[in-house]
Amino acid sequence: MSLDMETIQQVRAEADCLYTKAELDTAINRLASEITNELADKNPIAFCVMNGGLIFAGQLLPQLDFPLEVSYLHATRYLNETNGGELFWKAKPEISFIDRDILIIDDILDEGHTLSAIIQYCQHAGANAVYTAVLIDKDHNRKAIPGFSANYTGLKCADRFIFGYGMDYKGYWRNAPGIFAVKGL
Ligand SMILES: O=P(O)(O)OC[C@H]1O[C@H](OP(=O)(O)OP(=O)(O)O)[C@H](O)[C@@H]1O
Ligand code: HPA
Repeated sequence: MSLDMETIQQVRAEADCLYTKAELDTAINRLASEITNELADKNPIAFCVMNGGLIFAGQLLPQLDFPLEVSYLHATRYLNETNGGELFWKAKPEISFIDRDILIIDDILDEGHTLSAIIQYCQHAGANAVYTAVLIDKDHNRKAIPGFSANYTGLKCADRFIFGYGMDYKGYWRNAPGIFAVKGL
């Protein structure tokens, strides 16, 4: 379905703001301290999970002032829709994981299929340890693994479809300067 720009503007205008930019900045600063405390001497590789992890990784990484390498991977299962399907790897990592500590950076832990598949991938590829950081963890009981959570979680949110700070509504509003819930979803 192609969306007209009027609808896209309307979704933004009618959305509920769940977190402001200031609240997100504070959460990211806290995560940066926690991650620095635990990983500063581990020479990790930080992976941004494209596309959603882009904004969070972009704000977090400059606050991790210790030796690390940066790379990316792209695994997707929502394909511009509001319900997830099969996980599709658009770009697998090319860097060696053998005996390395890995930090996975993503925008949201929703049902957790994406993050758990990425963790498994890293473990099978020989990582020494895999750490995960997400900006938002959605509160519901549909997690792929009951009780699954990231090592570092910025904020929790209600069980609604959200956009902003990397997360899209049908491909749009990843650039929205806060986290917003779509009206009616
Ligand atoms: O916990 P889950 O239910 O698996 O969902 C979380 C994943 O969904 C989104 O990615 P998406 O598939 O939309 O890909 P994109 O980032 O390229 O838009 C998001 O960026 C996470 O990676
Ligand atoms: N919004 C945007 N992308 C997502 C969501 C969401 O609520 N859940 C998983 N990917």
